Amino acid sequence: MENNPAVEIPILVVDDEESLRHTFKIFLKREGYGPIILASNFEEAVGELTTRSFDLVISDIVLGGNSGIDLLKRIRELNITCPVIMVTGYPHVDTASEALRFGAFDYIQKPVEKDQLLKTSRLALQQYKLQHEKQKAEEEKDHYRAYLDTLLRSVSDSIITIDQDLNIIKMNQAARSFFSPLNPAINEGGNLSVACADKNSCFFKEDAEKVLRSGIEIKEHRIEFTTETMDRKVISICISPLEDGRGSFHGVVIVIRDMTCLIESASSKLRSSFHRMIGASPAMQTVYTMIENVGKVDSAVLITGESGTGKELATEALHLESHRKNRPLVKVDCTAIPENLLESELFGHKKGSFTGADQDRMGRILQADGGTLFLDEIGDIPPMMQLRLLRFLQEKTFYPVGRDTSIQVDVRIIAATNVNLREKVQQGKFREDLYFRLRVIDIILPPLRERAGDIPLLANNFIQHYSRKMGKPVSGISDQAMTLLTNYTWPGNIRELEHVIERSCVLCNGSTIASEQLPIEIQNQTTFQDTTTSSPLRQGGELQHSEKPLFSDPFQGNSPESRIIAALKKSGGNKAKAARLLSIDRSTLYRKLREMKIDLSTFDL
Ligand SMILES: Nc1ncnc2c1ncn2[C@@H]1O[C@H](COP(=O)(O)OP(=O)(O)OP(=O)(O)O)[C@@H](O)[C@H]1O
Repeated sequence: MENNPAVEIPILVVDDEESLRHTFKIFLKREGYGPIILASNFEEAVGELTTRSFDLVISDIVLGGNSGIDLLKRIRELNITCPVIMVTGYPHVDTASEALRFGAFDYIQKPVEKDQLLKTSRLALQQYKLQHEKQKAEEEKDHYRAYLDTLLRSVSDSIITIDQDLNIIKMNQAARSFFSPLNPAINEGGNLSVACADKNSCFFKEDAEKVLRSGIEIKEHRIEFTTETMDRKVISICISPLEDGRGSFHGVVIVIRDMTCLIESASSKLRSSFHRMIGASPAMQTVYTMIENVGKVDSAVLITGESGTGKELATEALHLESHRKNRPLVKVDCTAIPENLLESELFGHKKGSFTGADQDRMGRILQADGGTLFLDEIGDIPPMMQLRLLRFLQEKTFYPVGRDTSIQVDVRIIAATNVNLREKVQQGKFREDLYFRLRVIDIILPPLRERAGDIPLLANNFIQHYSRKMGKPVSGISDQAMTLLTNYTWPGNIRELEHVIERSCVLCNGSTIASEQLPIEIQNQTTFQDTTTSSPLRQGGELQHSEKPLFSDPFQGNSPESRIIAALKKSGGNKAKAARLLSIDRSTLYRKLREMKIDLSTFDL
């Protein structure tokens, strides 16, 4: 055998005859083996064996006080695996053959012939090399298996391999943890057909069978299912044919990702505020997530909710969440603009198109180009305007009053209403086609009574705001006063709460708002309750809320009409102030004025 001189093949020769040791050394060296280490007795040999490693040991059977068998035994005790060739002369042939039983590779008889020595050495070394390589391959395999196991363990996705008969071959730790509470029969050694006899946790079985039949991978199949404990899960499944590297396919590998965690973690990111909106209740979390998602698209949005629930704040948040945030957000309170001016207000007009149009006017829609147009109180717009608005929504173009050329704009429409628009549609008071155009996406703001848990958060925020604004040292509220606020039903919602806190801050001379600084209705908890705990809708399609004044009402007992007039007189004709005195919002006041046909010019304000 040609040996590579760069590769060492260390051999230990043990013999008490010096000449023999040297002869062996010469023969072996010439053959390309080496280094050849010589030892003259048992002790020397053991010394060498414990200090370095050998590929072969050639030892005389007679070694002074010890025998070659003793050396063989010691070699095995030392866990040395290299082959040992015994050299023996008459009368020790039997002993040498016995050595084979102790694991010697072979023995050669004296007088040793060179060829015999080299041939036996070569065979021993070859076998040792093969053994060595096999062991190395085994070690590599173990190493690879451990690496793969670690890899599978570290993956949070569930991984399952099954064979063509649906036998479960292997599952990683994530798969075991995922399935053990759902269906313990889905386990290594089990069979899917048996495990899935009547379980809905086998949502992947059909897909697996499909891939087994077709050999075609299934990617990211997303499904929902409900566990026996009624938990809803959202799962993404990938199934690939399991190939053996030589082109044959003998099973599938299933990777299951539990998306529920992602959904939960997104929703578990509880927020106590979002843009200018405050609230940590689950209802508000839904609103925040909705606004975040809807902000990204350009679809029309209809925001509904009782008066004072934050429709305008939600609109601002929507605008800020959109790509339009650096463009204008134009707000139009449809009830605040007289019917005959609404068209020109929205679409603009050409100079001279009607009496008083003494110059061209850019409408609100054009002002909002590239941005957002907020149409508040949309439920109250007259039929003619409903039609014009519908055309604009359909065509994205409009004609300013008195112009016969159209203008194209890129505007996102957000409409809001505190009336039940669907009911108005049923009553024939609002166009159905416009309703559906506006309500591509709807966001419903919950009334404060449905999220009473948010009251302390809101109240404390308003206290901070108003104490700063008024320069007063009010820093909190007593437990008793907070309980009164929490138990109250808030027909005017957050606007009403804000006014209560503002008023309390005015009345508070210390650092803490106490019960007696709250309006009498809240202290007594008698007003509003009956009207607000019933259905949220009132006859005529308006969302129900009490219109009784929030504070000790200076106009109490009067007819609605005279209360409004009294409030307007008190506020010197300032409608915003009058609305505050009456604890109604400005748009409700405008609506009432219209409904009651109150002409302010006939009063001495
Ligand atoms: N979530 C909230 N966090 C803090 N303040 C709020 C919130 N919602 C509303 N407000 C406050 O309440 C008042 C009324 O809010 P907003 O005008 O947005 O309500 P609205 O639903 O549009 O009312 P309306 O229907 O009467 O026009 C505002 O002063 C606003 O700042």
